[in-house]
Amino acid sequence: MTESTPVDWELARTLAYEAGRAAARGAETIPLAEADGRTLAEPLRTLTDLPAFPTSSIDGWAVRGAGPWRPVGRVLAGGTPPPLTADGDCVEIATGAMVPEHATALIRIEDSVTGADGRVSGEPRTLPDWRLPGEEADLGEELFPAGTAVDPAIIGVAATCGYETLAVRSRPSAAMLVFGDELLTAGPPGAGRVRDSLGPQVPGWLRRYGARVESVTGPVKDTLTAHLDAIRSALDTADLVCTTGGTMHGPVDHLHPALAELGASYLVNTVAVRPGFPMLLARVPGPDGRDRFLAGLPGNPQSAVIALVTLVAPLLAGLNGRALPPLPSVTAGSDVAGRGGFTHLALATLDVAGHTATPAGHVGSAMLRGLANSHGFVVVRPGTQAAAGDTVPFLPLPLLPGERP
Ligand SMILES: Nc1nc2c(c(=O)[nH]1)N[C@H]1C(S)=C(S)[C@@H](COP(=O)(O)OP(=O)(O)OC[C@H]3O[C@@H](n4cnc5c(N)ncnc54)[C@H](O)[C@@H]3O)O[C@H]1N2
Ligand code: MOO
Repeated sequence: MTESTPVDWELARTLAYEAGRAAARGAETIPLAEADGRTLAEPLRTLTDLPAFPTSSIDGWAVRGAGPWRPVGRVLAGGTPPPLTADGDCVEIATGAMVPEHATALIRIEDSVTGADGRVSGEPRTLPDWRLPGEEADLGEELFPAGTAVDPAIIGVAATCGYETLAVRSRPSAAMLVFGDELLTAGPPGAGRVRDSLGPQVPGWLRRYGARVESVTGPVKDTLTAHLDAIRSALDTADLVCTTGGTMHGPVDHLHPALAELGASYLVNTVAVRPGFPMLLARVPGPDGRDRFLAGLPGNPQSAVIALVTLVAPLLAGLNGRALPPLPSVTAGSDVAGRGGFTHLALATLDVAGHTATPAGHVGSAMLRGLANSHGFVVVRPGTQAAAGDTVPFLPLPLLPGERP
């Protein structure tokens, strides 16, 4: 039996993050449109000034010198216009067109009058109606550093710059193993058996934390041999193996003996947090000699999710070459008890403004109802408790817009 001192919750997060950072995945180059959710492996720099040429922001006239002006042509978006050669000349110009060399002003169509002689009169606006090269960015400027999470707007900026592909971090691959002979994969619970609620749930959280989920296997039989076989085969493909259940030392808890057999070394073996305390993170040598990670999530379903947010989220942030986001501060909407020498992660809902966290109901470690109604966890550090009105750290769940409105 493996006895261990629970690691402080904040330290456990830091250890998981640093281990991930040290093993960060390499870069790959992928088409721009596929880069949403990935992480920049290199800084995103402009390839030209932005805009790359003086650009009309109106439909109207590009004029040279004093008016009235004689129209000598038309400039549409998409080409390089000839210069305006003489004072008193103008060209009709479209929004987005390159402003011809020697133009001295742009006049909006609605601010102009065309006389019987065909000449154009009008006044330019006080603020110039064209965009100058470099107004948005200079050639070679770093717009986003390596480590930036790529979202649709960043893809748009990269396209504006002229990129067709982006160098991003390879996604860490994950495999999931569900342990527990008592688990059903179909039908209602009863007669001593419960539905597996983690096999269907954990992959979604893993994807939101930036992993590529390769496989979900289980329930794996409650024997040491079955555990070893399942872990070995998961290590073939996965950078990270997540197991659920069997983290304690009951008669059919085989995870620790399996880890010993596989030559694993613990990065974190139990965490001083409630719920979720028996969670673990280990390094396990893969078949090719390269180390993999194994996260042992406790079997109680809410505890398993707490292990994800505590150990797996920071590990994946590190493997993806991202920063570990700082925890926002919120106001406790009511008292939240401490848990003695342990950190208490208390499920809570946020108000619309995201300022006040109100503890949720149905938060037993075997329950998921509270989790499914919460935005995240109020963090109550060891030896403390939170009173209504106190400022407390908040660990958000990775929810998408529209979830838990
Ligand atoms: N003597 C002690 N027993 C326990 C302690 C303790 O300190 N001393 N701690 C409890 C805590 S805290 C937790 S958390 C659990 C962790 O146990 P394991 O990780 O070994 O998990 P199991 O024993 O396999 O299962 C625990 C519980 O969770 C249910 N379960 C497991 N997997 C699933 C799943 N995929 N979907 C739904 N439910 C699942 C399982 O049926 C058990 O009810 O240990 C306590 N015991
Ligand atoms: O810590 Mo257990 O993880 O309370 O359910």
